[in-house]
Amino acid sequence: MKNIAILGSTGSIGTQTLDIVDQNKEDLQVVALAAGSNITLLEKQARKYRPTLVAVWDQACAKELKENLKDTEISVVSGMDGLLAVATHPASEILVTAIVGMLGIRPTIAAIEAGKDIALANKETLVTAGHIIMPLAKKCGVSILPVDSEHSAIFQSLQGNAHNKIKKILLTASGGPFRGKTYEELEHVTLEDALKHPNWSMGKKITIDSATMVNKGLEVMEAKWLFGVKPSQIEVVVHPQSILHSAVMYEDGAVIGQMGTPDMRLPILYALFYPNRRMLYAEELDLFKVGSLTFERPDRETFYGLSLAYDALDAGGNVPTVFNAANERAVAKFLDGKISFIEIPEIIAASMEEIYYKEDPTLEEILDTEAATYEYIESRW
Ligand SMILES: NC(=O)C1=CN([C@@H]2O[C@H](COP(=O)(O)OP(=O)(O)OC[C@H]3O[C@@H](n4cnc5c(N)ncnc54)[C@H](OP(=O)(O)O)[C@@H]3O)[C@@H](O)[C@H]2O)C=CC1
Ligand SMILES: CC(=O)[C@@H](O)[C@H](O)COP(=O)(O)O
Ligand SMILES: [Mn+2]
Repeated sequence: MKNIAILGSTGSIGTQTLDIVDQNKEDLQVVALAAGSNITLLEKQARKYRPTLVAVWDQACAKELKENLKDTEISVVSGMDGLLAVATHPASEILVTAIVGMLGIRPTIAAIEAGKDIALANKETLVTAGHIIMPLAKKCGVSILPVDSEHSAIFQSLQGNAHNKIKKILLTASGGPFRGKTYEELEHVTLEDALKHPNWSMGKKITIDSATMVNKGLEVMEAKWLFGVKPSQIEVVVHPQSILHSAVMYEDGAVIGQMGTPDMRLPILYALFYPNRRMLYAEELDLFKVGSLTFERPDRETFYGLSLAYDALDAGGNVPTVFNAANERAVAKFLDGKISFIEIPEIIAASMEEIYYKEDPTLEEILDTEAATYEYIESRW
């Protein structure tokens, strides 16, 4: 039996993780869950999976849930202390990080320090604090197991092959709902259009990131930290069918990739049971139905958020944090109807110009950079 804790259990990755628990009842036990404010679903999950601890970010919601669960033995906590308690729950062996944004940094670090393996979906944490998290995981002897579909595909493609023989990583991208559009056409797209991802059903923030292709930029940075490759070794390949989830090209020219239906439950299952493979009860890939797989170069001029990510990686220091924080705030504003779609990369670019540079930032300096970026954006947009 493996004990798991989940940060973000009510979201897209969180609920799919619980589906994997349902499919593996004899081998997985949920010991702690955390969510933001959706206490209706969290209460249902708590009653079904019987964790000993649940956390709700919002204090008033936590109070209400505590009252609702008073007929049980389940403890209810709130705020950052709540997330930290879930992340470090004494009985858990692996933490699934399925919350959105760099809010995940502190709980992820705390879990690593407490010796928990990490099934990492929360890419923003590695983008901003990869230089802290990867060495810390090594020091603490814990594994960082990728959940992001492309990184899971790369991880699977690396099994049994020497990492120093990698020529390059072929990081696939769907191209999002606006693939093929001109910049002028992007000026008029709506929130509703941007939320229509062609292949994946995901939370709102990552769906917008896919539409701007900032998601692919974040994934380039994530790949750098997970696989120790140089940015120049990571090539983004637009593959509109989302069947090849990414591949590794080795020095001898062999390209080894992982294919499958667009279903996040496979990477979640692989991370939870690594190095073993388990049965997944899901639709099987039918190559005859897919028919053909196509590949294109990304349009890095129209979707220049992707180019900004490479610039942020080249600049190093706290610049990836500025990139990420600016994107988080810009996407929140776009979701609130306060800015247009094309203002998202504009805000990222302006923030990268404006915010001070800090080499090798500590955790505190990363959080200060986030605050400075937010302050700048609020003063202008
Ligand atoms: N969805 C996908 O297919 C993929 C997602 N990812 C990454 O995984 C992460 C999660 O994405 P996704 O599942 O789509 O996101 P969702 O928006 O669907 O879910 C977010 C989860 O985080 C919770 N949450 C939000 N704010 C807080 C908070 N302050 N404290 C505690 N919990 C909070 C939400 O709770 P509540 O419901 O109460 O708001 C919800 O459970 C992201 O980093 C994303 O980039 C990576 C690859 C694929
Ligand atoms: C499912 C997953 O891993 C997402 O990150 C997905 O890749 C987003 O699609 P894009 O390729 O359009 O960014
Ligand atoms: Mn992905």
